[in-house]
Amino acid sequence: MTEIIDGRALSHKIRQQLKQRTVLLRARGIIPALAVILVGSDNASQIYVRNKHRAAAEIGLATQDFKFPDTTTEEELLELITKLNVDPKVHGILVQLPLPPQINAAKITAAINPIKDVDGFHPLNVGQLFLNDPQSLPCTPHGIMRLLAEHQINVAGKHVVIVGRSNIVGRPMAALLLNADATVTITHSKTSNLRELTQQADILIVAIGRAEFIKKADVKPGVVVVDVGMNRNAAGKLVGDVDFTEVEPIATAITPVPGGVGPMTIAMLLEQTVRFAERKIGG
Ligand SMILES: NC(=O)C1=CN([C@@H]2O[C@H](COP(=O)(O)OP(=O)(O)OC[C@H]3O[C@@H](n4cnc5c(N)ncnc54)[C@H](OP(=O)(O)O)[C@@H]3O)[C@@H](O)[C@H]2O)C=CC1
Ligand SMILES: Nc1nc(=O)c2c([nH]1)NC[C@@H]1CN(c3ccc(C(=O)N[C@@H](CCC(=O)O)C(=O)O)cc3)C=[N+]21
Repeated sequence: MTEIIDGRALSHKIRQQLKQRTVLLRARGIIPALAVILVGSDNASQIYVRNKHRAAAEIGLATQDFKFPDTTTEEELLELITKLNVDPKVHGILVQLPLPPQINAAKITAAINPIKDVDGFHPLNVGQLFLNDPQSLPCTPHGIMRLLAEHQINVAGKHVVIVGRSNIVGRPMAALLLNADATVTITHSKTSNLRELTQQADILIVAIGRAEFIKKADVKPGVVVVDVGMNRNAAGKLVGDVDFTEVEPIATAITPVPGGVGPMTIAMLLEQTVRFAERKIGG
């Protein structure tokens, strides 16, 4: 029987633990707070913003929302970030990606105070992650590592193939796995022999944003599949980058969409914000 890796269940468990930590913080007069900056109307970002607000409120974490239109300038965003960087009431800052084309995302990311960078996207945090000394962990890859650990899926010595090399998922995922002693192959849209590589994976992690792209013939029987994709299919249904119906029967374990990686991203974001708030009291 294929194991369905339940991200909702683990996310729920983690959020229960976080609730207790926020109670302790509040007793010391600290309200853990996350600032979220959303520019424009990206679909996946909207799902993310909606879900994380609900989850934050439940655990007693405060959120401040800053919504900007598509036409916003880089200067306007930088001005807000500069304020939030020094606001003692704000422990975490997150700028939703993607940003509109007139805004240089790398410049915005680099402007965030690294000690408040809950996404782990600042170049300093990226560098420390790659040097195996992480100070801020990127939420989606971190959530995937926790899911695998919870399900006793050991990555050490395994061949993990990642499809996608984005700064949000693919690249930091590779770094975390390498830090955990996996053998990592990173593939992308220019990879010439993609299927040949995915078929070799003991663990396959897919983050490309193409609805049901990975088929049965792309994987070896017994594979563990992690599906990061968040797409709408022709019928408007939320589906992953993996054709679940085809692949699930031959996998040892697989994450569903929804209910797999998505809820874990949110749990890791909340956990990191709480950790940053605790740092202020040396806890
Ligand atoms: N569940 C969650 O928590 C999260 C879900 N997501 C979802 O995951 C998906 C990926 O997101 P993100 O990483 O930001 O995406 P990006 O669009 O930033 O990157 C996509 C990556 O996939 C590669 N790619 C695209 N098409 C192919 C192909 N046909 N074959 C091989 N590689 C391909 C691209 O290659 P190249 O570099 O060559 O262009 C690129 O590296 C999206 O559906 C997004 O909504 C994202 C973040 C969190
Ligand atoms: N700076 C930044 N950091 C991000 O981590 C980031 C981002 N920008 N931009 C957009 C992507 C996308 N993303 C999601 C996270 C959770 C769900 C999520 O909760 N998914 C639920 C969906 C449930 C539903 O609403 O049906 C699930 O999979 O079960 C979705 C998408 C984070 N991203």
